[in-house]
Amino acid sequence: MSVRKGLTSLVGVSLLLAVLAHFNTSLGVAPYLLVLATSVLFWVIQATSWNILSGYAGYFSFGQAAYVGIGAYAVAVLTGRHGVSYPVSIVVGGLLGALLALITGAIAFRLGSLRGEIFALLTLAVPFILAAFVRINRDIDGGLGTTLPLPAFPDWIGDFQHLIFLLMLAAATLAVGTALAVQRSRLGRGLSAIHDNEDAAEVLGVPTFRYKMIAIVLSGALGGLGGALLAVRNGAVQPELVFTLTVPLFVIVMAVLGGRRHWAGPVVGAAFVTVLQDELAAQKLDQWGNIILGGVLVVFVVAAPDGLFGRLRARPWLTVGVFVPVLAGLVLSGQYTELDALLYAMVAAIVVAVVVDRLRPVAASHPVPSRTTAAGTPPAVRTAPPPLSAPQPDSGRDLVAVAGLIRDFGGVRALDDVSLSVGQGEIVGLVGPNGSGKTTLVNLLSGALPPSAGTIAIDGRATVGLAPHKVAHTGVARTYQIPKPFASMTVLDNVAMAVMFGRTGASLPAARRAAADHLATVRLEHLAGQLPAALNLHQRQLLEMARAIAAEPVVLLLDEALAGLNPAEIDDAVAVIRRIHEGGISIIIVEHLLRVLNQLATRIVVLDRGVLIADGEPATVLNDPAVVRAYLGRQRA
Ligand SMILES: Nc1ncnc2c1ncn2[C@@H]1O[C@H](COP(=O)(O)OP(=O)(O)OP(=O)(O)O)[C@@H](O)[C@H]1O
Repeated sequence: MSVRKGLTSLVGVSLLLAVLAHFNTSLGVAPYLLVLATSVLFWVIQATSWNILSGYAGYFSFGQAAYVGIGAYAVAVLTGRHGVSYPVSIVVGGLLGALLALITGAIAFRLGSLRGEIFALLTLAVPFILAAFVRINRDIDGGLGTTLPLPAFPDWIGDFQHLIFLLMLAAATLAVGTALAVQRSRLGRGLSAIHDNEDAAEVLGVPTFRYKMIAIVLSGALGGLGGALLAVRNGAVQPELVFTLTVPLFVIVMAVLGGRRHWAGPVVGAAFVTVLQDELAAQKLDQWGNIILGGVLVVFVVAAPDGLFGRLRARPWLTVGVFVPVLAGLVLSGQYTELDALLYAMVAAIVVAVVVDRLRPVAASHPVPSRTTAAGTPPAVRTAPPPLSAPQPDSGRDLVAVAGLIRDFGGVRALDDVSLSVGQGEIVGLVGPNGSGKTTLVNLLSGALPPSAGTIAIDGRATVGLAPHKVAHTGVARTYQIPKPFASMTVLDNVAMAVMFGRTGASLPAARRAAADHLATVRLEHLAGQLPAALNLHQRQLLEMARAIAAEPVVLLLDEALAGLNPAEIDDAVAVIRRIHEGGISIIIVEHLLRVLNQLATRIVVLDRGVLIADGEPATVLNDPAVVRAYLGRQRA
């Protein structure tokens, strides 16, 4: 479904809900269900807001309470204490959430490049600091929290409960619509790549910093907006009620339970957890209620670790076919409240979907390009493009020009005054003993690390100081010694990502078509629909190469792409490297196997303890006494 169709359907559903809510009394719907629905919508906003950064990009945040709190306090202070109109203070609440997220993101992503648990801890600190700030500065809320006046609203809305329902519904529609649009956009694909492997995403051309900043700001704005509406709903604000840890804990549970990689996951999770919690509260089970809540969540998370939504979506008719009859049956029996019936119908649909999925898993339906046969089946006739005549080295044009390169790590000088150039059509073998600086040089050339001194130019453009994704756009691509595929994407989409974010850029459908050709070049087309986990090491290395050439580089850096392969696989990989070279790409290959370099390289460069000690024809270099002493001697020993 296109983004436009998705948004249209979403708005349609929201309008239907608005109409149903408006006529709830005439339809015989109990008023408390409107209150419950308003709660569900609040949590939909929060879980969806959290998911845009934390679910899509994998940056787990505990900072949701900060957005809720700042949004709520904006309304409490502006409207409650200074008489500013509600519409203005609600908008300010959203903007302050965005501003707070911007500051948090700038600190976490720019200054520290914080990831994982350190990022989570940073975000955990923010609501604590804000809550303490409010308590210390008693002028903000008068010291005891602030109450809010009842908002004025047109008569046709009905009562306050209908007003707040409509406001929450509008904000939830905005939040879910944003999450839907992000997920299906270029931004969403980039966030997904960041989730799977941020370093690989950046060197393929994804502007990771910018994308994370956009995601966190959207998250903050929506969280702040929801917090502002919470203040309107509650009519009062206190630090311990809005800056509470309950908010992030609930949104995490909701998003994880529902599923983090799809916009609908947090919606499903928020609806289920809120209804379950309300039912348990209604049963007055006291602490047992929490134990049951926790137990049910554990069971479902273990049964469907990638989220309930995926299971429900795999069999939509089964889900609806269980939910609707159970709900109708229980309501019509007259023995259950609507809340009981709703909860039991939800549980029944989920249990059936999960159990059926465990008994008969649906085969993963990954897109397969038109030129391949079914996923996993090697084509009878291989369709690799015919080899071109090998490009001849052209010493007149430097694709890589490195001068005076130095890189220090603390006290270790990994590269010491290295100067090197690579011309068009060359395959340069980069050799040297362990720790001689080969990978460091690859990291510097690809922009993954900045040099301590010296200059680098790729295809005539200076790259020192550029972000790695900009370096990629100058025409350099790399592979990793240990492959770094995007685990959640098919083999085809791994390669399509490189086309989308590469030098020329493309839409996803066009990128998938181009990716199929690149897979054919490395002869992986029969695995296009598989996930990387299904590939062996050799195939993963080939996938790395396909992804690298999909970025349309002028120079390809292969970092020990043959490590760990058996002799037959090495021969196969050598043939692929030749084919890539014949396609017009110059290559720098880091390799310990001299027999391979003898076959492939037009030139060999030797590093020893960070110093370039030889550079020339393979036969000459490999017989150079200094090289034999530094490298070959040690290898033979
Ligand atoms: N990120 C880092 N932090 C600290 N020291 C580093 C870092 N990366 C490399 N080094 C050091 O720089 C030197 C060169 O390492 P590098 O990995 O570039 O060598 P290499 O030739 O690729 O080795 P190998 O063949 O074992 O992969 C080593 O002394 C290494 O310990």
